[in-house]
Amino acid sequence: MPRIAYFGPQGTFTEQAARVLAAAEDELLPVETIGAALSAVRDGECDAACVPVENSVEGPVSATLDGLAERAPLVATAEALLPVHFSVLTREDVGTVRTVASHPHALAQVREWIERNLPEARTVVSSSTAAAAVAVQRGEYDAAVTAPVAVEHYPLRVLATEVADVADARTRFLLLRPPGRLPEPTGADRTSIVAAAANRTGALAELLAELATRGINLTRLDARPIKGNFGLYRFFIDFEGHVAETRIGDALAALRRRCNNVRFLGSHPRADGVEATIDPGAANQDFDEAFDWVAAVRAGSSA
Ligand SMILES: O=C(O)C(=O)C[C@]1(C(=O)O)C=C[C@@H](O)C=C1
Repeated sequence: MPRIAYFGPQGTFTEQAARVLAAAEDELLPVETIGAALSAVRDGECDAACVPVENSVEGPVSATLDGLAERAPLVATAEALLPVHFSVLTREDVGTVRTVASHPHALAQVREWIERNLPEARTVVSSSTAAAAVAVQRGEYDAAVTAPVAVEHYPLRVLATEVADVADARTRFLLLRPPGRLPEPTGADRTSIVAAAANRTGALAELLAELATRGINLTRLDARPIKGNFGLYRFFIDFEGHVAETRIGDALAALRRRCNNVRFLGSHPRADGVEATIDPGAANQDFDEAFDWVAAVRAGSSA
C-alpha cells in the first residue's frame, strides 16, 4: 500500500490537503515536522510527502523551501489549495485565556483577532496547529488556534470558529516524491525550480530575463539564505507551464547554461486550474516552428 507522510499530528491543515491529494488506497502517516516528512521519502520509508509551501497571508513556509533545496532531490507531482480559517479551542476548566498556542503561520493570520478577543493572552509557538491542540489538552496552554477539523481529534471546547484576519486566506500544499515519471501537461500547470544566482551585478535579473523573454509568467519568487554564507541567497521560482512544453524546456536549458546549480522541483497541474498566459510568438508551436526553420537552414533547405 503506498504510504504518504504528512506534516501532523492528526488534525492539521496538511492532513486535509493530504486527503485531497491521496488516492483511495494510500495510507496516510502523520509525522511531527516538515523535515521528518521529507526524510521519510528520502529514506524510502514513504512513497510521498505532503507539506505546506505558501500561504496567501504569511508567505512561504521556510522549512519546506530549505528542505527542498538541500539533500536528495524531491519533485512536486501535485498541489492542493485550501481555504484557511481557524477554530480556537480551549479546555472546559479555562476561564481567562492567558496563553494561546499555534503554528507561527496560523498565529500570523489571527493576530488582530487575538488582540481584540483575547487581550490578556500571550502567544506561544507550537510545531503545528494540531500540536497546539495536544498541548492544550495536556494543560500546557489555555487555547489553541487550529484547523476546524482538529476538534474531531482533540475533544476541546470551541471558543470561536471562522477566525481569520484576512478573508479568503489560502495555503498551498505540495505532494513530493523522489524524481520519477512526471504528471502529464494539462495547459494549466506550474513548474518550480531553485537556483543560487552568482554574486554579481545583474545575475538574478539575467535568470528572470530568460523566463521573461520566452513569455513565461512567474507565479512566485522567494529568496532564502544559503546557510553558512552570509549575504548569499537561493531563489525559488515558480512559473506557469510544464517542463514537457518546448517553451518551458527551452527556458530551463537557458537557466542551466547560466547557472549550473539549478534544481528542478517539479511540473504539475495547478490546483486553481488557471491556464498559462501565452504571449504572441511564445506558444509551443512558435518555438517548434522556429526550431524546425533553423534545422531547415542548417540542412540547406531554407533561408
Ligand atoms: O499547522 C498546520 O495545521 C499546518 O498544516 C501548517 C500550516 C502552515 O504551514 O501554514 C498550514 C496552513 C495554515 O496556514 C496554518 C499552518
